[in-house]
Amino acid sequence: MPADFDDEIPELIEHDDVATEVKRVPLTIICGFLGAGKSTLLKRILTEKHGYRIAVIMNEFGDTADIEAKAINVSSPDDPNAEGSEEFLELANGCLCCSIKDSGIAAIEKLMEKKGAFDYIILETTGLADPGPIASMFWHNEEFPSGLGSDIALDGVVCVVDALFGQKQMEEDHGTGRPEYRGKFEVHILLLSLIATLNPPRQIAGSDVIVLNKVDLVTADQLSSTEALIKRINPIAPIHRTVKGQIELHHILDLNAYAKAPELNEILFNHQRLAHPHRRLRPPHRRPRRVHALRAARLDAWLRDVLWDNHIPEQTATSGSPAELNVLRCKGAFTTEDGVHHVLQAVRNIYEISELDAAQSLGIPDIGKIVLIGKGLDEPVRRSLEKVLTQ
Ligand SMILES: Nc1nc2c(ncn2[C@@H]2O[C@H](COP(=O)(O)OP(=O)(O)OP(=O)(O)O)[C@@H](O)[C@H]2O)c(=O)[nH]1
Repeated sequence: MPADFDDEIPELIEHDDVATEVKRVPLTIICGFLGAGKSTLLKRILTEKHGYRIAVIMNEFGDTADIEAKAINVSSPDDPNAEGSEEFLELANGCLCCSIKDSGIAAIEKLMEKKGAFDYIILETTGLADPGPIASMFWHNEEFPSGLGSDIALDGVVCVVDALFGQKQMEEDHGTGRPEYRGKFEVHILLLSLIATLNPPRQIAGSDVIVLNKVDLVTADQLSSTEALIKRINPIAPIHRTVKGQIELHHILDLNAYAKAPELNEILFNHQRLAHPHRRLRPPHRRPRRVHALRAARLDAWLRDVLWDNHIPEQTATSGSPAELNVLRCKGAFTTEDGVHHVLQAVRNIYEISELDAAQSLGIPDIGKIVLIGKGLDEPVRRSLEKVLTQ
């Protein structure tokens, strides 16, 4: 060290003011029709090696957060006791999956506080939601200071459309009824009875990218006519065809859609008016299943009556039910007599029942938890399903 070191006048070094430097964390909203494949797409993002630390926030309808966590099948061996409405699962690729009931900024801020900043945030809205208000909230609050050295900036809205049922969903009327939750014994059944169906055209209208999923289930003609319908509702969003959400991430992330044309999105969210002609379409194909355990077999038979023939076993197809029964979405978890846990997934009349590993079966009630969304879901339907699961 030179002898005159102490006498030297220190040079001023210019540097960025780290205290005021703010990291922008892009946020992508994934919306979509009921059962279109949002969770399947998220599961892909959560398990792929992409080098990003992504936080996926699932905001599920009603009381199904735990079912959703199972359906998305991201177990956390390090944290087997994770539970509650705020469930964090840290994954091997650095991503984090969590379910929170509140999709607002405060909830995400809390998440960042607990788990540190992320490179990217993906927010899955429920299949029932119109993404417009949520998107506007994040967009208009882009300058919202989190106090954690990072700001959340809306990057884009991605809508997952079901290639098989999307056209029908777009053509149906919309508007939701009151959810009715009843629990009895060890079975929890949530019936969400809709006056009509949902609001898919609005989701398409407000999106920056459309992921047309399940293209393996339709013909080329069906695909073209669904695409034509999507383009009539939203002529500017690119449409990507996928099977099981297989898509290059650059098509859906880092779009910077709001920086480019925010006024356009504002117009689409707030002012677009759409026509909803009523038309009945032929029911799509049925998928037979082989199920062995007794409770699963009973549920399987019940689902065939309800999903395929639109009546509960207590009513015959011709006796006529008091209300038109039409289940649009069903998911749940249940345990068979031999202690094996199962997950049920149904989208309209296509359903699957699959076994769960013991490691994935945290939090399933003794017998089960099933959610049905659709029309005509009344008390007799609930009793009928409860009988199937408890007898
Ligand atoms: N054949 C086929 N099935 C698919 C595809 N993508 C998803 N599925 C199945 O469709 C069902 C629903 O998929 P999810 O990913 O749970 O759908 P979701 O949009 O998250 O459902 P909600 O959250 O209830 O609206 C599951 O049984 C999936 O395995 C696909 O591309 N092809």
